[in-house]
Amino acid sequence: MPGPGGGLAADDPALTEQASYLLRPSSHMGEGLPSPTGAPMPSSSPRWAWSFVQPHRAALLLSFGLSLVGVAVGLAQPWLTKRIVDDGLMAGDANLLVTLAIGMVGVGLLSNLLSGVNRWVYVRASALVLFAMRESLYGHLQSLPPRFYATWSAGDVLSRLDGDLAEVQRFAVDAPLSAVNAIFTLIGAVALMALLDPALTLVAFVLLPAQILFLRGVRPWVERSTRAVREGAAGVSGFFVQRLSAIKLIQSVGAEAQESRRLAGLNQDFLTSLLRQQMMSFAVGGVPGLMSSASTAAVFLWGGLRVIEGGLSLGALIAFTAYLGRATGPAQTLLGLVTAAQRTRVSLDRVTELLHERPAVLPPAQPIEPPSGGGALSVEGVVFAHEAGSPVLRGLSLDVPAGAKIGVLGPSGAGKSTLVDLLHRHYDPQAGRILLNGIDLRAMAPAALRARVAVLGQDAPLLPGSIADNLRFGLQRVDEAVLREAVAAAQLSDWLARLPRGLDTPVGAWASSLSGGQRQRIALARCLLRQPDVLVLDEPVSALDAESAVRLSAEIDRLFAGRTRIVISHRAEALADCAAVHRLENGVLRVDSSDRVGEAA
Ligand SMILES: Nc1ncnc2c1ncn2[C@@H]1O[C@H](COP(=O)(O)OP(=O)(O)OP(=O)(O)O)[C@@H](O)[C@H]1O
Repeated sequence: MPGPGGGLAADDPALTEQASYLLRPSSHMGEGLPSPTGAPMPSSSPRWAWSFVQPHRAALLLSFGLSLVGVAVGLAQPWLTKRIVDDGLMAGDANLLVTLAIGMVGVGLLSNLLSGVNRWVYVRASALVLFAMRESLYGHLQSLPPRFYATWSAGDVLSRLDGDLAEVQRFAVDAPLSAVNAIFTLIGAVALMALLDPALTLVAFVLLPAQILFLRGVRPWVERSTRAVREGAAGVSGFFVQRLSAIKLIQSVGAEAQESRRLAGLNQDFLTSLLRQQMMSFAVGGVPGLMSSASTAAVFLWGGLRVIEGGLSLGALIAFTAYLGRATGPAQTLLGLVTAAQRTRVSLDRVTELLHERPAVLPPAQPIEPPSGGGALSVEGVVFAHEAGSPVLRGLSLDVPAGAKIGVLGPSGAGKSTLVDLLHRHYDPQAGRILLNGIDLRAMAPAALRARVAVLGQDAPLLPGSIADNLRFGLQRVDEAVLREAVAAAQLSDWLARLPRGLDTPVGAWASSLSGGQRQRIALARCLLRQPDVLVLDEPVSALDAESAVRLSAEIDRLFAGRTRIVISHRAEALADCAAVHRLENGVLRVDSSDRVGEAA
């Protein structure tokens, strides 16, 4: 194990490898896409999508095989009709009529059975593909730094994670199957039509090129109107995500009516684009329908004349028109797939933009387990800029012996939260290094580091679930006795005793039913359960009244006595009992002599 100061050096090959990864421009980041298996990443977004379909190839091939059998069975039905009319009815063969009628029922039953099995196989494989894509994207989102969450809107991320991903999955799973299915049905139907009457087949398809040209011509309009509907839907869901999390602000500034009007405006825009898209689909769908009717009429006219002349049997004409009906659908499916591909491209681009967001830190290839016990921290010449050219920290150094309590004082915007993010390895320093017990933080797995260094911040985030769930959050197993001990230490016992469901009391989605003090105490108990070596206190009592703040600070000191504590504040009074206070100014720390602490506010 490296001794003090002997952790991973900045020129260590493992770090150089990480640094070069992190410095690569995001536009070249194909191979950085998260893969479902953790294997080497595919270099393009269609390949990324395909990599989730591949593990389900067998199920999808089975579904494909069942579809083909379904197509064959479906195509057999008009042929049976022909035989019923020509060989049964017209020939007056009652026995054959009965046999063929029974055959028709059998074919119908088989077709239903196959499509039931097919639906189960297909829905399961399709859902598993979607879940794997979502899990991979969510895993990627969890690796992104605070900077990402500060710049992206939650509604936008949600609409990409939900609607766009589903669109990509639908196409990736559906398109190959639908295309092959349509091609086989089309080829089968046309071949059987040609077998029945080649000349009539030419009559039937004389209008097909016109249909293809029409659908190609209107495609850009269809795509534009579909995109407008998707963006409109994303706008409305984004509105709800943003507004519901800021409902208190809306109420406190009396903006309810204004917000309702804003929603009505968004709804109106959405309705306009929805109506436009629906009318467009209706018109686009109607024209080929008219052309199909014209083709069918031509077939009846021409074929009917041939039946009257005796050149074609009535059964053959009936079977022919049934095949014509079956060929029209697949032809339109194939044309529709081209439009769907373009719609999917839009969604895939939106998902890829999320995938191209880079994690700010990478776990080392061979992480060093941080030794437990003792929490000596050493910050050595750390430089960090959120934006190139304007560093927030400019060579900051700090030594905190194990078990010491030190304060960091600095005005708003000085870089205190940035320092906390570096201590928790949400970012890595751009120069310099931070050592815990002599080991560079970059040599440790972030999760292992965060188990040793806990942060108690200004806001105490809680998740929906019970109070106990929130206390145990992120920990594998916590004994009931240990949980109750932490609750008692954080002085939550009296309050919990008054709640009818105690620790099982559900915390509302935004935990607004809890006071700031109760939330902070829950967060404190959560820290206690983790037993960290270092506790970083980033203004944890700033939301409390003076008396509660003093009480909670005293409790923290009692509970974490002997552990390393770094108290961060812009108020000098909050740091009065620290062994040393460092003032953060112009991106560096200077020791603030204890007699100046009182003036700092
Ligand atoms: N994601 C970011 N992108 C760009 N600049 C950022 C980002 N986060 C913080 N900054 C900037 O870095 C500087 C330091 O911010 P930081 O939040 O660390 O200050 P602070 O001392 O914690 O302030 P406060 O006491 O108000 O929380 C500020 O100028 C801030 O605008």
